[in-house]
Amino acid sequence: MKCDCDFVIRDNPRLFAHYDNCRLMWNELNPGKEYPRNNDGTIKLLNKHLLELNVDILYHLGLDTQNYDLPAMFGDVKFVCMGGTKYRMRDFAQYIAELLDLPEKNKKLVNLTKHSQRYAMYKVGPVLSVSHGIGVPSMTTVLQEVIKLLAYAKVKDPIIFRIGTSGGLDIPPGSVVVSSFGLNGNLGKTYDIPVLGKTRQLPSILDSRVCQEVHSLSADNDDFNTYIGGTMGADDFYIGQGRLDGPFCDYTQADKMAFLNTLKDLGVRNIEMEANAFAAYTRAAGIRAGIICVTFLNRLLGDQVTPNKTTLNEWQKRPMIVAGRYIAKYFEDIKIE
Ligand SMILES: O=P(O)(O)O[C@H]1O[C@H](CO)[C@@H](O)[C@H]1O
Ligand SMILES: O=c1cc[nH]c(=O)[nH]1
Repeated sequence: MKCDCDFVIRDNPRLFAHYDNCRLMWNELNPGKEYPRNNDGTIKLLNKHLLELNVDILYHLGLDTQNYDLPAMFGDVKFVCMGGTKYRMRDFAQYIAELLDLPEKNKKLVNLTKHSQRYAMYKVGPVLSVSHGIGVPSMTTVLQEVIKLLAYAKVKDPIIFRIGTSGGLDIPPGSVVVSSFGLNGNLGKTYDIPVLGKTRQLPSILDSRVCQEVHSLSADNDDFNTYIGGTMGADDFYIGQGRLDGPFCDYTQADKMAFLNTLKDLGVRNIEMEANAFAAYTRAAGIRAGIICVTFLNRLLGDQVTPNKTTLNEWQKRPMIVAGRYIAKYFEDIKIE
């Protein structure tokens, strides 16, 4: 499909010649639905009720539109990276500050959400690093406030990554998976959310171009393999992921294996707890997004996470390295243009 959206010209023409959230593809996939972006690439919040607010309080971020100059604080953001823990996201911010040689590399990083005490958010140059906790409700709560923050700050054409951990399917532990789609626990490529007593199904589609570009940056001398594949976002770590080692379990090992093999046949490479909702909400906001997770175990061989802390900490850095490469390349290419 030929893309005629403005972003082709405005964004990096070499690396990002076309992407799935362009206006043309949006219109095709969402007939009659307003495109959630303005012509200058800023985010259009499709909620007219917000116009009635004198001040919008981003409660979990500890920020608001009255007491903070959000465009001054965040207007230069290009990438948002999210992941489960506060420590990982602080380490990631530090890593990016060093990788991009930013002034923040020599400063103590400040948690910008400290007033709310729920999450952690660090800003290093054009990169925001935000923790989202475990599971869909925790992740979507902060993601929605981040989307509003990006809109209020007038950020143009942002890209959001989730960098996380997961259980792999038939790939060696320590591998990295770049998600091509999100799958829910009922094997549908949607995030299903009850709204006013009725379940809505939001498509869990990720930007295929971001996915392929991230994957293309895997290096021959990496000591891990990087795969592309679907990612199941389960609503639970134990029975929700077909484990046999939770406090409840009324199915057999054979049932579990049949389920995991079905996932494999559907092209799923890993299981975590946010992918389908993350894909659905970034998609609904018209924001390009990608998910990059390391696998801590091969679920076809077991359920317990057995590597020691040092190994797990080392492996957790792999999605940071992969996302960091993409971010660094983006800014290198911008300089050359
Ligand atoms: O490592 P994070 O990013 O938290 O991701 C994975 O780890 C948590 C479960 O241990 C879930 O949130 C799952 O999605
Ligand atoms: O198996 C795993 C490992 C990490 N995180 C998950 O959600 N599942």
